[in-house]
Amino acid sequence: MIRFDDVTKVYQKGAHPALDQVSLEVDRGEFVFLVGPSGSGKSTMLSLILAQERPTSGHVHVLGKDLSTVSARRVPLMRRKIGAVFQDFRLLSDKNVYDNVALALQVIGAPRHQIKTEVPEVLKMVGLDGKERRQMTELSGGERQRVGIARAMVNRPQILLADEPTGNLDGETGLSIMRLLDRINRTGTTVVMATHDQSIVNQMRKRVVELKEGIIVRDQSRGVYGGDQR
Ligand SMILES: Nc1ncnc2c1ncn2[C@@H]1O[C@H](COP(=O)(O)OP(=O)(O)OP(=O)(O)O)[C@@H](O)[C@H]1O
Repeated sequence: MIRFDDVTKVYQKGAHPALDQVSLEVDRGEFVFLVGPSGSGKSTMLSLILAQERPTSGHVHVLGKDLSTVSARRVPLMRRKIGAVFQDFRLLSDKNVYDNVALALQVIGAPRHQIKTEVPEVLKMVGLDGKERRQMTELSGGERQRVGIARAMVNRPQILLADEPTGNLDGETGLSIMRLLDRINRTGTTVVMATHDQSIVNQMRKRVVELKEGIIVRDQSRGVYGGDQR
């Protein structure tokens, strides 16, 4: 589903590589936490999967395609198969809940009838039914992140990437978002989540891939946040 073959990413000539010969395979339906200190390369891995960045050397395969063979023109088509959720939500503050989610379908030219059935469905899935007309300013942080997840999932992507999705939320709210991501994973979506949230990683007991200075230093099924707690 996702494969890194000996991937190195150097942003600026002479700089320490953000990723240094990383190889990793993520199978369909897996849930993977990417952990590691700030600057260890977690977001870089997500950007490479989304083809927002290209590797300096090595190959990234997503959904059976070597991204280096996908032309710039075809990258948007590829991205439609991947949902993305961010720490800062990245929602449109002047639009309501419904419109924020509908927009993700409008930009890919989905027909109106599809938008009308799928937006309410995904809002129900994330627990926001009844809040369609609320403005972003009228929502709690947890609710905003649910909108972010609904927007990412409305296309029914096979892969969901999440970069610190609980980073701006308190512990209890973060946990409820985590349960939602877990539920999405159980319905078959492959989830890759970068996080610093120790308690969440320790509670979920999923696969943990730890990065340090651009190198994978641990890859453990049913792992915890810190390697010393094994
Ligand atoms: N666009 C960029 N241009 C130049 N250097 C970058 C860029 N993006 C990341 N880097 C560098 O690459 C390295 C890895 O950064 P990355 O954002 O992938 O780490 P991270 O593990 O996601 O960190 P954090 O937990 O703080 O988000 C860092 O040294 C960072 O400064």
